[in-house]
Amino acid sequence: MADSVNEREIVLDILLELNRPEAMSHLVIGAALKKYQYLLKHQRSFITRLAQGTLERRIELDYIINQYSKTPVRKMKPLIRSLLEMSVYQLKYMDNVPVSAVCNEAVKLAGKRHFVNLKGFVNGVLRNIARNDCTCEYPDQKKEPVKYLSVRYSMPEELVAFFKKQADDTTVESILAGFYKEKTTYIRCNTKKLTVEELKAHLLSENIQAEAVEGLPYALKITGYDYLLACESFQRGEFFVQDISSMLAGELASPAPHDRIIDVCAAPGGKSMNVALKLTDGSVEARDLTPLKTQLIRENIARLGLDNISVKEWDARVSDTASKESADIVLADLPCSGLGIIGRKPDIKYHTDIEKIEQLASLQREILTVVQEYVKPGGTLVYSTCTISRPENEENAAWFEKNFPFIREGSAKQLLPGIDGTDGFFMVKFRKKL
Ligand SMILES: C[S@@+](CC[C@H](N)C(=O)[O-])C[C@H]1O[C@@H](n2cnc3c(N)ncnc32)[C@H](O)[C@@H]1O
Repeated sequence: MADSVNEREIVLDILLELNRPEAMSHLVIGAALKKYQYLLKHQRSFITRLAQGTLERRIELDYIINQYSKTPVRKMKPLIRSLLEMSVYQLKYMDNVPVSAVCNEAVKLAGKRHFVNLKGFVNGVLRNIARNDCTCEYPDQKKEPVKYLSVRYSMPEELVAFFKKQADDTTVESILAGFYKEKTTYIRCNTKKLTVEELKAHLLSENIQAEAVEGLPYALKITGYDYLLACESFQRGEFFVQDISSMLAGELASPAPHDRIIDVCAAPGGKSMNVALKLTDGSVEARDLTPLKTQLIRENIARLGLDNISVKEWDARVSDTASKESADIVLADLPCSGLGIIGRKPDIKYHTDIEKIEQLASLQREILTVVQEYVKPGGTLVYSTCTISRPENEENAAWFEKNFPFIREGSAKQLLPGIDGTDGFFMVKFRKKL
């Protein structure tokens, strides 16, 4: 069965699906991998790498294609454009794929998908690009620095300019390059079920290598897995996937064993589960907006077998009078622009603009205004986002401190991809005055 499947056609369909503005790359690619679970590991890796890579390099790939095609990419049929993009990605970034295979397969796919009349065009453009080793004239770094970075790192110019307003040029380039660094998978051991050493042994028996993480005794860095969701240790609820940055938010919250915690935007439940594992007889109330989201939390809690988390569907913008001054800790890991996780979810960069960032910053203020009331006097609120954006991060933190009876504990932390070796993440802790 695995032999009759055309991996490139699967990628083409993924890319076409990702043309829908609301489509999210991790969900679309995840759904395809689930559907084609029976494929061999190398076929699945090829699909993931080609789909993810084409999406993340789209601006550069279009820039190259435009220099070799009489028809600009914006005037092409979506299928032909995606087909050329994924083919140029293979030519430029996948060393072990022969040029002939790239061109022949693209031509075959154009025909199969009813563009017989464009087979010659596809062949001509690709052979020409291949003959020239994918070289092209890039924008001048000195004369057009924003455009240069935009093409070099496939980041929309508006976002490059936004990053450049917040950091010096070297830092901006490190962040942009950081999005392309190989992604590391970290997991959080379900220490209520087993020890980290036991988990390591279970993983090894499934051919998954695990290494300790300095400073986080419950965390492991894992490699060598294929489809994690199908692993027995995963299905037995022995761990969940969580980036180091999110684990650090749990460290910052540092709950006492008996604390009552409210996580106001909790789905899929990562931070709730991390802190719940630190409690003895304390508890976590994990809230989110919709039944779909709360269901995700419930599934994760059930898989891990945690009995100290309750789940509630609640709009964080609406005041819950019964919860006033009831929590030792409020976790406010709020909806944000997600610019820190572009490396994992490249669609974010194509769907974000300054207006959206400003709207999110004001939504965060609206939520913070409501949920700060739930903190007991002397209790704490941890505000976090997975973004790199002053309006959502530092500016909101300063605004919060100015407007509510809280004092900042320690300084805020902005983790940066390419510099801190984690996703981009912001966290700050406030203590409510007595
Ligand atoms: C950054 S994610 C939370 C991630 C989660 N804390 C974790 O570690 O797994 C933000 C969440 O906020 C939720 N959300 C958005 N608007 C909300 C609202 N008005 N009330 C409650 N939750 C909301 C989203 O559904 C999303 O699940």
